[in-house]
Amino acid sequence: MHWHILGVGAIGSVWAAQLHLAGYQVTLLLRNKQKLLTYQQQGLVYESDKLGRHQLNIDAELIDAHSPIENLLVVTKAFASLEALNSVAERLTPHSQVVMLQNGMGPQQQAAAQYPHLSIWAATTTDGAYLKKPFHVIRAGYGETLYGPLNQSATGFTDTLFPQVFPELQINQTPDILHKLWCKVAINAAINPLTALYQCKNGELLNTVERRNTVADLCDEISRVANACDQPLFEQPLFDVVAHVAKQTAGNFSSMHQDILHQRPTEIEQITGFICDEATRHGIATPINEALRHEIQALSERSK
Ligand SMILES: NC(=O)C1=CN([C@@H]2O[C@H](COP(=O)(O)OP(=O)(O)OC[C@H]3O[C@@H](n4cnc5c(N)ncnc54)[C@H](OP(=O)(O)O)[C@@H]3O)[C@@H](O)[C@H]2O)C=CC1
Ligand SMILES: CC(C)(CO)C(=O)C(=O)O
Repeated sequence: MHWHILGVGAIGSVWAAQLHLAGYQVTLLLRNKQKLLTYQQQGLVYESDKLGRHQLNIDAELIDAHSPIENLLVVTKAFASLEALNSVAERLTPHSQVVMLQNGMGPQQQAAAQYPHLSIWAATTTDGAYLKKPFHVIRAGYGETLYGPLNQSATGFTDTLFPQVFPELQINQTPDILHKLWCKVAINAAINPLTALYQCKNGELLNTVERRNTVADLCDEISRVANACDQPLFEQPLFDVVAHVAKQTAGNFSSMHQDILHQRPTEIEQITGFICDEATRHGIATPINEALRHEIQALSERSK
C-alpha cells in the first residue's frame, strides 16, 4: 500500500514515520522546492520515548509531481485542508482513498461533498506531537486515532485502510466518524478559545469559580447545538468530559493558545465558528461562542 502524506507538520510526520516503519511505501508531498531541498538535506527525524530516535529517509516530492496518488492522508491544519486537497486533485484517481485528519469541522464535509466520486474518510486523533524544527518531530502523546467513511464512495470500501500493525499508533475504524468529530470539536470548542484568551494551561481552565461558570455556560451552548444537529455528545455532561480532559492534559498549552502565542493562524473558524454557524442554522443563540469567536479573531489580527 502506498500512502502520500500532504501536510508534513507534527502529526503528518508522525504518521509518515509510523507508516514507513510499519513497511508501507510512503511519499511526502511538499509544497515548494526550498522545503524539498531542506528535507532532502536532513531527512525526517522521529523521536519517541517508546521507540527512541529514528533518522528516516522517506521519499518526498513536490505536490505538483505527476504520478497518480493511491492513498492520501491530508493532515494540515483545518483551515488549509480543502485547499491542500484541491492542489493534488488532478493526481487522484477514481480508486483513490483520501483521509482528512484534522481538528475542527467543515472542511472534511466540504471535501466529501466536493468529491463524491472519491472515497473520502475523516479521522480524529488524541495523539500529541510537535516539531522541534522542520522535519524533526517529537511524539509527545499516545492516544487513539479513529477514522471512518464520510461519503458513499468510502462507505462501499470493504477492506481496512490500515492492515499492518503499528507499535505506536492506535488506529481504529468507526462506523460513525461524524459523531466522533462532533465530540472532539465540542471538547476543543470548550477548551481551546478560553485557554488562548486566559493564556493559561489546560489544567488552569477550571481553577476559579468564575472560570468554571464560564466553561459550564459554554458547554451548555455547545451541547444544545449538538442536540439540535442530532448529535447528542456524551453519556455524561460535556462539562464533566471537558473537566476530565483538562485534568488529563493539565500541563499542556492548547493548540489554539500556542497558535496565538506564536502568531500562527488558528482553527477558531473550524471549531467555534462551526458551532456558531450550526447554531444559526438551527435558530439557537450562542452568545459565549460568538464572543469567543470574535475575541480570538481579534487576538489573531493583533498578533500579526
Ligand atoms: N500537533 C498535535 O499534537 C495535534 C494536532 N491535531 C490536529 O492535527 C492537524 C494537524 O496539526 P499539526 O500537525 O500540529 O499542524 P502543523 O502546523 O504542525 O502541520 C501542518 C502542515 O501542513 C502543511 N501545509 C499547510 N498547507 C498546505 C498545503 N496547501 N499543501 C501542503 N502542505 C500544507 C504545513 O506546511 P508548511 O510548513 O509549508 O506551512 C505544515 O507542515 C490540526 O488540525 C491539529 O489541530 C490533533 C491532535 C493533536
Ligand atoms: C484536547 C486539547 C485541548 C489538548 O490540548 C486539544 O486537542 C488541543 O489543544 O487542540
